[in-house]
Amino acid sequence: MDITEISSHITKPDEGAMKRCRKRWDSIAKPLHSLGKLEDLIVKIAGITGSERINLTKKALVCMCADNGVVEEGISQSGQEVTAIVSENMLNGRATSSVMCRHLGADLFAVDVGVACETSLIQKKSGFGTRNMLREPAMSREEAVSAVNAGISMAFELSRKGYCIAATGEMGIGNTATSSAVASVLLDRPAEEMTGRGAGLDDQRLRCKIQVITQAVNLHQPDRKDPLDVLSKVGGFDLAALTGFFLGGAAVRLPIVIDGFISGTAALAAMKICPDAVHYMLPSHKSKEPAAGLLLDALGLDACLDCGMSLGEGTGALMLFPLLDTALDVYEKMSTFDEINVEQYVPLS
Ligand SMILES: Cc1cc2ncn([C@H]3O[C@H](COP(=O)(O)O)[C@@H](O)[C@H]3O)c2cc1C
Ligand SMILES: O=C(O)c1cccnc1
Repeated sequence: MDITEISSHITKPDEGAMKRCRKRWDSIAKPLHSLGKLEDLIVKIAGITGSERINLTKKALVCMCADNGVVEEGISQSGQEVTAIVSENMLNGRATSSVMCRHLGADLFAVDVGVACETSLIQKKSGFGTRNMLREPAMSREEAVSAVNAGISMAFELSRKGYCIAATGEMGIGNTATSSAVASVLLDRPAEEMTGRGAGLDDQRLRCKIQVITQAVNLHQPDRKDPLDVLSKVGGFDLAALTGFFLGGAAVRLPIVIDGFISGTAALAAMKICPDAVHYMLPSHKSKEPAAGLLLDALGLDACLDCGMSLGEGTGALMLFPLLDTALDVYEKMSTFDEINVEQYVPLS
C-alpha cells in the first residue's frame, strides 16, 4: 500500500463499538465521566479497533530518524552528528526514549528514514539527509513520497506483528525548524508564532532561526493545499515518514499516539491529506514549543498532559501509556452500579 491508495482505505471509526464502550463506562460505580479525557480516549480506541473489548498489551514506539540540511544555518544548538549518536543509543538502551520504553514494556522501533550517515537502525532511507531549504527545496517530491511510503509500511508492519497501540517519535537535529516551517504554511501563520527554542537556543539564535524559516517559506512558496509540496520543500524525511505512519495507522486501524510539536506537525499534514485519519490519532501532551496548542486546536484534539516537556523521541507520547493502562484496568475490573445495587438517577429527557 502506498500514498496513492491509502486514503481510500481509511474509513470512519466504529460508532457502535464507541457507544457500547461509553455504556460500559456509564455503568461503572463511580461518578459519571469522572475519568474525563481518559474515558474519552478508551472510547476512541474502541471506535478505532471496532470493539469495546480493549487490548493494549503489545505497545510500540516508532522513532523516525533523519537529518536536515538546514542545520548548516546554525538553527540548532547541536551539530548534525548528534542525530546518529542519539538514534544509535535508542538501540543500546541509552537514549531517553529507550529508557522509558524499557520501563513501560514497550518495544522501540528506531527507523533510519534519512540519517546523513550509515546506521544500524531499521533501514528505510529515502536519502542521506535533506538539502538546505534556505538554498533549495529540502527534497524532491519523489523523495517526500518515498519517505511517506516508508511510514505507511511501518504501520502495516506493526499491525502484522500484532501491536495494539503505537507512539510516534523522531530524532533529527533541526527538525523543530522544519516543523515550524511546515506548520506555519499549513496553518497560514507567521514563523514567529510557530517557532521555539527546540533543543535549546538563546535569543539571538532564535531570531536567526525565525529568519531562516521565513526566508525558506518565501523562497519556495509551498502550496498549503498540497501537504506533499509543503513537506518536500520545507519539511524533512522524518516528518514525511511520520505523516505516512499516521495515514498507515488509520488504514490498519491502529491507535497512534501523537507526541509533541514535531509529531503534531506530521499529524496535521496527515489530516490535510486525509481528514478521517485524525479519528485514529490520540493526543498525549502539550509540548513546550509555543505552537503546540495551535497545532492541537487545528487537529481538534485536547491533550491530557501538560508537563512542559520538549524532548521529542516520542517521550511525551510514551507518558500516555501508563495512564491508558490504568484507565483500562478501571474499565475492565470495577464493579457496576447494578452489581453493588445502587440505583442511578436517570433524567427523563
Ligand atoms: C542530545 C539530544 C537528544 C535529543 N533527543 C531528542 N532531541 C530533540 O531535539 C531535536 C530537535 O531540536 P532542534 O530542532 O533544536 O535541533 C530532535 O532531534 C528532537 O527529537 C534531542 C536533541 C539533543 C541535542
Ligand atoms: O515538542 C517536540 O516535539 C520537541 C520539542 C523540542 C525538541 N524536540 C521535540
